[in-house]
Parts: sequence; structure tokens; C-alpha cells
Amino acid sequence: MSTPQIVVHRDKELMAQAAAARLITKIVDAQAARGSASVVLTGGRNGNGLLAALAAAPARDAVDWSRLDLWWGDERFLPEGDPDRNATQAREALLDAVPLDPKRVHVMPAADGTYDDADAAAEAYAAELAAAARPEDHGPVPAFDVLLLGVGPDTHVASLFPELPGVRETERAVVGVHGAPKPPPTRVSLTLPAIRAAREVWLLAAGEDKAGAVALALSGAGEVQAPAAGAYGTRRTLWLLDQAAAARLPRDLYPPASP
Ligand SMILES: O=C1O[C@H](COP(=O)(O)O)[C@@H](O)[C@H](O)[C@H]1O
Repeated sequence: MSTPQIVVHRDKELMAQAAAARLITKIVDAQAARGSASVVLTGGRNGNGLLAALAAAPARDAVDWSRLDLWWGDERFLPEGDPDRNATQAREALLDAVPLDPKRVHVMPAADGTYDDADAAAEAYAAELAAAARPEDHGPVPAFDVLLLGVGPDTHVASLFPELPGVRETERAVVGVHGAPKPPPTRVSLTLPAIRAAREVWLLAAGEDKAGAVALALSGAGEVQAPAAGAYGTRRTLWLLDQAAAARLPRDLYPPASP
């Protein structure tokens, strides 16, 4: 478990641009060290804001897109191409604009009849993750280089919502989610143990509607009540915030150099 580090940016645009620059560097470094990189994407406003900023960054050409594995932390269980699917939004924000290897783009299954329900889709995605895990990963999912998470106003991350069964899962890497309080109700999500397999976990939150969630998750709340509190990486846990989202954090939690 790594202790959370907090970085506060002036506003959400700057936060997205700085996070995109950070991610480019991380991917380039991982590719230089190991030949390829793996990133887990998140949906939501901040995750898509980061992807759009990355698409607009000239330094994006420093990435070898053909040697990047992309996974998703969660997905809305909807038909392929539905505008509310996280994968659809990611394609629009960035993925359609860069030369990825389609075999390395691991979207979560869609509700297209291949799987009976979100539970079967979750099982299939867990099998895909297990097949990609190497012996040195020591578990059923790869040790992702970076796993991105948006933080919801209720402290949900991926599709792990407070008090729902998914956040209590300790065995499976991926679960079907039913009755999510945020539409659509049926989803597929990585679990906290799968999230914690990542080397680095970056949590993104911007806007005043996130201030209460950020303060709760970083002030010692339990992960069942505040799922974001249970998201951390093996090497690094980074909270990337704007000033509005950081407004209710105790000031001693982040360095004086932050604005
Ligand atoms: O529904 C979801 O919400 C969260 C947070 O989204 P935001 O718009 O409040 O930032 C997101 O991280 C997750 O991937 C998504 O499915």
C-alpha cells in the first residue's frame, strides 16, 4: 500500500493538461524500461478530460501507441457504440486519433447478446485479464503501470459504489454491478483487489461537487462507505485535484507549495 500524495491544480483544465503530461511521461518511461506499457482508463468527466488533453498535447507523439495495452476500470453494460459507454467516450476523446494496436485495446464486453448479463461479462473480462497476467505479476491481473480513476461525488470509483456488494468483493477481479445509484444501473467493474494490483493509481477529481467526497476519502473513512479510500497502488497513489475539489481537505494534508 502506498500513502496518498496530493497535487492540487488551479482549475480542471490545468489539472487535465498536467495529468496528460504526466501520463505521457509515464508511458514513455515504461516503454523504455519494459518494451510496452499498460494503462487502465476510467470513464467520467475528469477521465475524458484527461484523454482530450492528451489528444491535444504535441508530446503525444512521443508515445509508441502500438506498444500500449489499454484496459478499463469499469463500463456501463450497454450495447456497443452506445454514447454512454466509457469506451465510446474514450474513443471520441482520444483513441480514434492515435495508432493503437486493436489487439491491445481491451474493452469490457457490451450488452450485445454475447453474454447473458453483467455477471457473465465480468467473468469473461476477468479471464482476459488473467490471460494477460505474467508470472511476475503474482496475481490474476497484470501489474498495470497506471490505473486511472475518476472520483464520484458519492466517493465511488470505477463502478464500486458505497455499501453495494462490489466494494466488499475480496476474491474476484471483476464483478457485475446491479442497482448502481448513478445511471445506468447495470455495470461491470474491477474490484478493489484488482485496482490495488496496479503500480500506480491516479485518482482524478475536479469541481466543488467533489469536495465532500475527496475530504471524506482522504480523512480516514472506510472503503465500504467511501470506495475511493480503498484505491491505492503498490508503488504510488496520486490524487490529482483542482482547487474546488480540494476545498474541504484539511490544509495540512498537502504541501504548502500547492496553491
Ligand atoms: O459513472 C462513472 O462515474 C465515475 C466518476 O465520473 P465523474 O463524471 O463524476 O468524474 C467514473 O470514474 C466511472 O468510470 C464512470 O463509469
